[in-house]
Amino acid sequence: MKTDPYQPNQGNLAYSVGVTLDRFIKLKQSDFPFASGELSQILRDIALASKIVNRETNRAGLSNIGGAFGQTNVQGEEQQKLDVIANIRFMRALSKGGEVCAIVSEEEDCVIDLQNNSGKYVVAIDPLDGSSNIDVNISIGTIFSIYRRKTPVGSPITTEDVMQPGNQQVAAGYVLYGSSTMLVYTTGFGVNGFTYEASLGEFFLSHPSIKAPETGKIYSINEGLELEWEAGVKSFVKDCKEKKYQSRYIGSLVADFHRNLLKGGIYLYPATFNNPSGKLRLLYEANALAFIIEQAGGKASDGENRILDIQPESLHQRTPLLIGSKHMVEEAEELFRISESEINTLSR
Ligand SMILES: O=P(O)(O)OC[C@H]1O[C@](O)(COP(=O)(O)O)[C@@H](O)[C@@H]1O
Ligand SMILES: [Mg+2]
Ligand SMILES: [Mg+2]
Repeated sequence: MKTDPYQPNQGNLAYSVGVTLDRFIKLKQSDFPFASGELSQILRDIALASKIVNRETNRAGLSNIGGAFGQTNVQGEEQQKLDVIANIRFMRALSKGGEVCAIVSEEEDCVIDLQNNSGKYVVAIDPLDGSSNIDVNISIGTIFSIYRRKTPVGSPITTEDVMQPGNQQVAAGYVLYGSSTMLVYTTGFGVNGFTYEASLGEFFLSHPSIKAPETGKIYSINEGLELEWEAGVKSFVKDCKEKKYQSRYIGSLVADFHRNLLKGGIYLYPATFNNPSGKLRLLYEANALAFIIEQAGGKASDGENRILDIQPESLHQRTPLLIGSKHMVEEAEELFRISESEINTLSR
């Protein structure tokens, strides 16, 4: 019998390339004996909203949706029009179905309580990631995390429902609006990638069971911040240069993450003297990508702690992020530790 390289589990229809996202979600629902279809519906809603955002992104240069919106978000960042449009599109899609009771968004100061106490799920979302690249036609993305609420259905949502550590995620993913548009997600049973076929309006399975290479030769970090780096970061980047690794930095987290996930590599946005918590947000950037990289065999930490075990304390809290191939993240953590202890020894 001829083996099909793209069908790792012979006979498992779900994994055959070309299966639509819709069908894949339906087939994979059997992973959850008590599934009632609500999580599947949220994934479909996110896919639908991402198709609309994809359309807006593709024609951003033609219509007047490029450029700044003229307001700043809670982080003091200037919002781009597409940040706001994407936020509206995902809010609408997630509030329509009735499965979601609360949303945390980068573009919203507070938790959006959908006043839908029958909703079982909480969604945290970065509607448009890589905003600084929107107007210059460089890949951008969307990042999402899905949690089951902690308080009983029917009761009002509380902080407990929203401030859950990443290890409580039931699903997470991202959409990459690049040379092709892809949706990559996990529900805790591996990572799968789907490519959008705009003429058919469908996502098709193109990257089944993604595994991150255990090591790689790519490092991604904003070297413009070198003067603000701690000793450990400096020694890690020096080590990468001595090993003649390739420096690749797009400035869109989703795009840098996706490349390193497929090719092997590490993305670092460490603490700096001016930003001791780094730049990236725990609830709607780091947690989702950490769930995916771990499901693909990689690793994610803040230099010391596993990202997924960090207990959130505020909605828009930031965290240093080291994420990618397992061995590369471990090497970076080791160098951070050594530098830290050397500094402590010297300061005694
Ligand atoms: O310009 P910097 O400091 O390198 O930061 C780039 C990082 O900031 C981000 O743009 C932050 O995300 P948003 O665009 O969603 O605010 C990441 O996508 C990217 O990796
Ligand atoms: Mg972002
Ligand atoms: Mg954003």
